[in-house]
Amino acid sequence: MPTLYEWAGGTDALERLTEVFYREVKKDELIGPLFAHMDPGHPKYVAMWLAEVFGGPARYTDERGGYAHMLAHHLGKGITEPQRRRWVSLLMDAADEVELPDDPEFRAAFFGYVEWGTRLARQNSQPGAEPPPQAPVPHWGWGVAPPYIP
Ligand code: HEM
Repeated sequence: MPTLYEWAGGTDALERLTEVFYREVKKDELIGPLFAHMDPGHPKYVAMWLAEVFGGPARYTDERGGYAHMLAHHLGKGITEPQRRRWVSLLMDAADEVELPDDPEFRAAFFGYVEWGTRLARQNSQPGAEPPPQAPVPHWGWGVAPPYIP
């Protein structure tokens, strides 16, 4: 069974996704301001994170500080539910624009991770939140609906 990373099209596809996504994020009136001082490498770093989560190389852990580094970027940001929703919505638009596979199985697994991850990001970003400072990078798979291979 291919990993979600392979099915998505590997690093090239994920980098195209985050390039297009953050281009739109920066223009967005609701979440753009959160990213006003974004590191220019941000789209690539998030692509590295997604690659690792979806079963690709562990480059975010090896080169970018792993979970603890990702978490640190969300602490204290006070992400609201409308902002989280907008983030999800723009990412799904970007997935269509760059033509990530649109089969039901892939999109269900992809969306499942994004829903889970953004809810955690929102929780962890609230004032006074005390998420675990260290944890493994999650590994997301197909769940209950893998591709049907007769
Ligand atoms: C599945 C959900 C999410 C993932 C996988 C994710 C991933 C990441 C990663 C990996 C970084 C650190 C990049 C680096 O290494 O420099 C980061 C930073 C950041 N994230 Fe998220 N994030 C998610 C959800 C959100 C949401 C919902 C928001 C706000 C609406 C958000 C806002 C930010 C901001 C403002 C930064 C710092 C950007 C900068 O100034 O460089 N994230 N995110």
